Amino acid sequence: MEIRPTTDDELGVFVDTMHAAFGQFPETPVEGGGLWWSALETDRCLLALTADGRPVGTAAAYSFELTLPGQTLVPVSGVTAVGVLPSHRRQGVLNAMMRHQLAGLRARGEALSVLLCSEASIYGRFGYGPATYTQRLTVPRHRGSLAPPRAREAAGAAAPGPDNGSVEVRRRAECGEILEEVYDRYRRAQPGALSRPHRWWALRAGQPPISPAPRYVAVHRDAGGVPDGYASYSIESGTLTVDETIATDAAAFTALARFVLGHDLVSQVVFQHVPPGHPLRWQFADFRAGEVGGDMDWLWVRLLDVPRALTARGWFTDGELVLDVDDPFLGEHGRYLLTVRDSKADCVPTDREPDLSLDVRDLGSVYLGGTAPSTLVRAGHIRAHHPGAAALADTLFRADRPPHCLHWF
Ligand SMILES: CC(=O)SCCNC(=O)CCNC(=O)[C@H](O)C(C)(C)COP(=O)(O)OP(=O)(O)OC[C@H]1O[C@@H](n2cnc3c(N)ncnc32)[C@H](O)[C@@H]1OP(=O)(O)O
Repeated sequence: MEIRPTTDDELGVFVDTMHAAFGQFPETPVEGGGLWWSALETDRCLLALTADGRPVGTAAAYSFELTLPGQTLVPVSGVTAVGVLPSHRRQGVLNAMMRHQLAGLRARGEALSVLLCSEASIYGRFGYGPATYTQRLTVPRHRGSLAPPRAREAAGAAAPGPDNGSVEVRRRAECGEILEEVYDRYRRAQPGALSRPHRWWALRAGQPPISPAPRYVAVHRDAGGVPDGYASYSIESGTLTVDETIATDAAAFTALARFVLGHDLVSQVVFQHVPPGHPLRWQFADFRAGEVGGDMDWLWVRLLDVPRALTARGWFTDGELVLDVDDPFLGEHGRYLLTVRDSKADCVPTDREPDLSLDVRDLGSVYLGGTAPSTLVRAGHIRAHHPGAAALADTLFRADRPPHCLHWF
């Protein structure tokens, strides 16, 4: 078995092999782009070939930036297009590709890699853990009115007034630059969010609102006329489905939610990709107006360099924690003293007694602050060595805001 990068001439072979592994046929190119795989970076596509040169497996990576708690941006590889021909499965091809790929990602100097799973049972063994989550909120329009905010700016003062901005409806095809610019501002402040490189927008690769699939877009502008949010949506059989609501602040999100919930000739509104715990549920006058569905994992995280990954993110509570980390797939083990002072972390090897012992996949799950370490202690995956260890870890790993990712790749 040989595993090697795809050459420019072989991109068609890569695409065909990957589609065969997924049991699909490549789409026919259309004018205006829109092929989901067209943003693949050829030199980051791996082919697995048999001894006689037949391609049987594929794995690729995109070059993204990930926003960490504390709004630090780090380069990450977004692993994608992983597939093995049905005729060659369960013979270790994926195992060999993952080993090859992880070594390559480390050689690039990256401290983390990320992916979205087709099946949640595949990637834990390779050190990836679910780190962000997503939900769908379905709201019958007649129950979707928002309550006036109760907070007052100062004692006795009136509650904040109505939105001073404006909403304009555009067609997706007319406002690509606005979407790209607003998305970029949003993702830089949102832990767990990934960059969408310009190439994705230009090629219209991926899912709406990037792809040329017909969509209306409600663009929100602030009082000064500057776009600060958008909701990309379609209406079918009385259901208005919002692919994504992107807002650079809470006021813009609320204004966009109010706009779609007030749309005529619509019986219900479906908000895709709402992070668990989003304030929208609290804004409904009727707390039960939103029915939660489609609750699932989204971004999976793998640490490639534990000290560098831990020191890269922001921290919000001072403290010390000794982590004993096992990486069974790479056959590695390390014990680290994590010290947080004044929002900065230091992470060095230690032989002190550990507070927590954990697998690198579980460190991936807690890393962005979207999964409490104590949950994995109670699940029996993380071992807490003394009674206060889980609570201490919960406090330390908490993020400035819940991580969320809605980029599909
Ligand atoms: C990020 C992404 O691209 S997600 C997309 C993943 N791809 C797909 O879902 C496409 C369809 N499936 C496939 O192409 C293949 O079945 C793959 C890629 C999932 C697995 O490839 P294989 O070459 O069969 O895997 P390989 O033989 O190396 O198995 C490695 C280990 O994973 C396990 N494994 C493989 N596939 C699965 C699965 N679908 N569910 C659970 N375990 C699995 C194997 O049992 C094996 O476990 P072990 O190490 O304990 O023995």
